[in-house]
Amino acid sequence: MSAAPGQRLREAIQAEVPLQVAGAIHAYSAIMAERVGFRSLYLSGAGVANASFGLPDLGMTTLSDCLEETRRITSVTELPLLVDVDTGFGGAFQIARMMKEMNRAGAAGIHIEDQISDKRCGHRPGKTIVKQEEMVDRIKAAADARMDSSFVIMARTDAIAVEGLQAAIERACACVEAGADMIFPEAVTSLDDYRAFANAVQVPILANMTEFGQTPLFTVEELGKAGVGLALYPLSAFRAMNAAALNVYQAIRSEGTQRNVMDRMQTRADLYDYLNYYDFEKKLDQLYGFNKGGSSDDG
Ligand SMILES: C[C@](O)(C(=O)O)[C@H](CC(=O)O)C(=O)O
Ligand SMILES: [Mg+2]
Repeated sequence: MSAAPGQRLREAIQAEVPLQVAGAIHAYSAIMAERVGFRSLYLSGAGVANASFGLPDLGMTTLSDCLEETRRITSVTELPLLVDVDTGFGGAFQIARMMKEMNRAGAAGIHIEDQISDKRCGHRPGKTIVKQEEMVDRIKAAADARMDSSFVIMARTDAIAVEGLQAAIERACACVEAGADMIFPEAVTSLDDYRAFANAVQVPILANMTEFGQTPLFTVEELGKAGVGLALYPLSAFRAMNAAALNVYQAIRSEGTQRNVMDRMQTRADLYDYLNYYDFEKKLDQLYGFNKGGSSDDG
């Protein structure tokens, strides 16, 4: 039997420095990311809200919404999955429920942040954070509810933009004290600031390489030298899919055909390859015989 998902995430962090964590907004993306060679995956809270519900990333999704996507991804890949659970979806008992359900759903770990429940994207202005004690309570509640000791609790702090670097580092240290295994400093603006976090907390830290935000797009080499343990690309593929999809919709609508945008599309053969479609079809033939329903002429 393979190791617990949390253990696999911890091993991946040892094996690859910094560990590249690929955002997969749904199960099929997870399959492609795995095939490309990533060793770990991420389910973005913004991704669940935007892609699955057509909603902005403003704390409008629930634990159930995230669990459903988590289960879909963990059912198609063995790669460890880190899940964004926003602010934990409630108080201590709700955080405990979240921990248990995420463990059951096959997640390797979660990150929980210190914004108020009316949260915003970490790269937007106007964020409000809870007091340090309240954030520490969230981490305590999560640690207390842990079902598997390897399950990763990552504390995200949005405090840099609100209270400054030193206060954010202090918070991060308090979270580690309370049981956080890793730290996600949000909206960091320089490699020196990552270095300062890494030196202070002495646990793996995650760098969020989300595009069009506050953080420059540092390379893995740069991040590695700054002491970063995980490099996250939460929505990169999603943004690319959206641009391609929009382009295709516009072309079909304006040109009356998709002929000029075929090069933007994954072919049927590639799609089926990633899905192992042919193996499934072969199985069907073995079970029930080829063309059991009659000739294709029957419709
Ligand atoms: C990482 C993040 O929390 C997410 O939900 O993916 C977002 C990403 C983004 O909006 O670009 C965040 O950084 O708040
Ligand atoms: Mg998020």
